[in-house]
Amino acid sequence: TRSSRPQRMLAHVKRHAARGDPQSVIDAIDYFCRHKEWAMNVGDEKGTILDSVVCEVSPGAVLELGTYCGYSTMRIARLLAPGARLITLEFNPANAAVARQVIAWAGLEHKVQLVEGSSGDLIPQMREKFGIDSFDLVFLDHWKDWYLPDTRLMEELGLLHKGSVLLADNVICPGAPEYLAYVRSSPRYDSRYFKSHLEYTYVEDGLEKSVFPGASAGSRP
Ligand SMILES: O=C(NC/C=C/[C@H]1O[C@@H](Sc2ccncc2)[C@H](O)[C@@H]1O)c1cc([N+](=O)[O-])cc(O)c1O
Ligand SMILES: [Mg+2]
Repeated sequence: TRSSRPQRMLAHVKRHAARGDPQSVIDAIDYFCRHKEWAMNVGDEKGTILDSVVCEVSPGAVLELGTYCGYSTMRIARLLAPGARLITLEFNPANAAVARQVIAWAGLEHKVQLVEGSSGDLIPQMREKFGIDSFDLVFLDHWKDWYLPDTRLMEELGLLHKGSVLLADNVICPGAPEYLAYVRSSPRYDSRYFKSHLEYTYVEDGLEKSVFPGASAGSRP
């Protein structure tokens, strides 16, 4: 049967990127998406904003919702300090299979734990299964209408601490209006929009960075 776009992307990486060189894998994917086939990676422009937030937070524990082909997984993992960990959740086994190979080609598999399944099922297992107490940074890039319910779930499970940062892709295109309204209106978050463009296009999109000031915030009368 015909190959999938993620499989063609992986083939391009294996042909053009150097093993163990994350930047060359990132560049190869950006080239493929800009000049051959568009795909929904966060991309190079928004990727630079993602990089700057990762460096600012210098997280010990990161959660990524929506691995897809592992592009943003690599962007985050390549910047992590020794011992820091990134857990990334992917629902689609075919996407997960491609992402594992992309991450391995970049030589970043020792920093990344890719877990197959849905965020709704896996987030409640973070403590018992992965020994995670809370996340310093969460990158939301999965189904857009899941951003809000998953954020509420992380709040309720105490997986966010004072200063935890949520970074959400696509808050303009395709859009996550309920999530945006929540983080921008809730006294629980200090939220800021980083205006950019939809990956590999001139369409507006951006990332929303929301800092969780602590469970007590917003509950005061
Ligand atoms: O739809 C978009 N992203 C949804 C991403 C979904 C990815 O995450 C899981 S879903 C899942 C993973 C984990 N847990 C539950 C569900 C899917 O298998 C896919 O790998 C999107 C669309 C556009 N666009 O322009 O149309 C641009 C973007 O940047 C996007 O991110
Ligand atoms: Mg996205």
